[in-house]
Amino acid sequence: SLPAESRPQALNELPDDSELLDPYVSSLRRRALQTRELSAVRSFSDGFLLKFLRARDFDVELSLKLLVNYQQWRKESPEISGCLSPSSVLGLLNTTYHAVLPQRDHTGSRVLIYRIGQWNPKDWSAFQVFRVSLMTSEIISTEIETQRRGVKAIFDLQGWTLGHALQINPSLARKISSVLSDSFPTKVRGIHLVNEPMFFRPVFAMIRPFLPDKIKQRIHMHGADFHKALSKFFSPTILPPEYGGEGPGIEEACQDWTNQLLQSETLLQQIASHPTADIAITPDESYLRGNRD
Ligand SMILES: Cc1c(C)c2c(c(C)c1O)CC[C@@](C)(CCC[C@H](C)CCC[C@H](C)CCCC(C)C)O2
Repeated sequence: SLPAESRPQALNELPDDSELLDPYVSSLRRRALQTRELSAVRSFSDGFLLKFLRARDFDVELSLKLLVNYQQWRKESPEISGCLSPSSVLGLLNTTYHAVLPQRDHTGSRVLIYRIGQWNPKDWSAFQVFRVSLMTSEIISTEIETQRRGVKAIFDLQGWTLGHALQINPSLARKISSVLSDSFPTKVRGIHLVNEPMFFRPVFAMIRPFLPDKIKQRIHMHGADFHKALSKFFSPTILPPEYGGEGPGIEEACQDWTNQLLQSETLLQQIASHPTADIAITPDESYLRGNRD
């Protein structure tokens, strides 16, 4: 195999069908099929294994660990991962709670926005809210460019109330820290909290202890005066005006992503029932194709 130093960057740039990747895919498949925790799985598609290899820069052992954790997390979180149906949370999506911005940032990362204030905790449980993030993550993690460059998330905590805080118990906090660290095949490149009130601190204090230093260092709290701070991390050309940019408005971005989610209903159903299989793209989901090849 290649020397470790030349491995990460070089291999991550190659397309899925490059034969230089074959030995890594075969080796991860062999290791996965030998692993007791994965014994219920009979086959793994190349595309599925490549997600885990790219997320761990082609270190086979680390990729295997991530794969085992991913399966384990899904098994332990049926309330979140069992029903990956966008129409089951359509009312929440229609509040313009969430968007994936149409443009990547200057490093190629996907940029996600969550507006917590749009979530009414009387109407939607934290599990349903979590499901939105999981569905988006499953969709964008099929994009090779996202596998390479990861994601950055902006959480707007304007309107965070005690009602929200009460939904986040220690068990859910653990699930949040797990997906951020080593249970989902996406590189988390940055988390930006804006408008966080003082009483968000106790909730963050439940999540933080379980995060590795690498992720802790990527979490930034910007408070109410966030425009200038955000502009140090993101080009104004991609951000919505509500976040100090010149891109499309947040409501439009939310509506567009809601439509993408709805069009991905079959893809998500496939992932929920056969996560390790190859993903067949239906004509509706052809927008993914440009990003995947
Ligand atoms: C793969 C992946 C998933 C699945 C994911 C996120 C990211 C960056 C991912 O890469 C971020 C959001 C999260 C963890 C779902 C959170 C759902 C809860 C119910 C939202 C409540 C509000 C949080 C208390 C706000 C702060 C959270 C940050 C410290 C992450 O889901």
